[in-house]
Amino acid sequence: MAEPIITMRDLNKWYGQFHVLKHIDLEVAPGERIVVCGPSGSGKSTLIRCINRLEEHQQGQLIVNGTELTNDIKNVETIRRDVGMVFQHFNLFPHLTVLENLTLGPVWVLKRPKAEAEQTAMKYLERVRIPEQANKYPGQLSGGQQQRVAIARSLCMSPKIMLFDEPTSALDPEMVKEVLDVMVGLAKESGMTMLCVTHEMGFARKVADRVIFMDRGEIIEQNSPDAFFDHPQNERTRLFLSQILH
Ligand SMILES: Nc1ncnc2c1ncn2[C@@H]1O[C@H](COP(=O)(O)OP(=O)(O)OP(=O)(O)O)[C@@H](O)[C@H]1O
Repeated sequence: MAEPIITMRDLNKWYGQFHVLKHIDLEVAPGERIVVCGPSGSGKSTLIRCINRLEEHQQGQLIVNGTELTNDIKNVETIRRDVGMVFQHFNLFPHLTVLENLTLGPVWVLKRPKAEAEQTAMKYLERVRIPEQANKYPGQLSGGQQQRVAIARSLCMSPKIMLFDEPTSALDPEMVKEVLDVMVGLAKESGMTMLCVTHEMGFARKVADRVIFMDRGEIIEQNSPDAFFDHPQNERTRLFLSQILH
C-alpha cells in the first residue's frame, strides 16, 4: 500500500467510564473510499470524528496526512483544513445565502479573494447540480439540496480527505438518491480519500474499496464490498447484515 494518509495504531477513547473505541488499528491509503457500518452506538461517528479532531482519542496514535494529532491547537487547524466533513444535519448557516455559506471558509480561513472564492463556489454548485440556488437561503431549499450545498461547501476548502457522517439518514426517501448520486460522482471522479458512515449498502457496493464493520467499539471485520456482503466471516456481521438487508 502507498504511504497511508490516515494511520490509527491501537487507538482508544473513553466517554467517562465507557470505552467507546477499543484498540483500533486502521490504515487508509490516499484515494481510498471506505464505508463504515455497524449497529447504532457501535462508535462509527466517534471514529471518524477523531480524524478531524471533533473528538479526541486518549490512547494510541493517530496520524492524518503526515500530522500526528495531539493537543497542539496548531495541528488542529491544519487538520480541519485538510479534512472536510459532511454531517447528518447539514450544519449550514441559516442567515447566509448558499453562496455566502460556500465562500465563508475560503475567504476567512484560506484568505482567498472574494471573487475567486465565488468562482470556485459556483464551480462546485454546478458539480452538485444546483447552481441556480446560489442566492437562496438554506431554509428555502429541500433537505437533499441543503445536503448538496454542504458537500459543495466542503469541496470549496480543497480537502484531501472527506468524512461523511450518515449524510442521507435525515433525508426523506425521495431525496436520498440525489445526494447519493452526487457522492458516487465524487467518489468516482475526484480521487479524494473518503470515509463514509452509512447504511446505504448500494452506495457501498458501487464505490467503496473497503467496507468496515464496527460493533461495540471494535473493528470486527473489513473487506471489499463483494466479499463483505456475499461472504461475511463473522457471526456479528452476518446478524447485522440480516437485519439491514431484509
Ligand atoms: N459526547 C458523548 N458523551 C458520552 N457518550 C457518548 C458521546 N457521544 C457518543 N456517546 C456514546 O458513545 C457510543 C458510540 O456513539 P457513536 O455516535 O460513535 O455511535 P454510532 O455507531 O455512530 O451510532 P449511530 O449509528 O446511532 O449514530 C454510544 O453509546 C453513544 O451513546
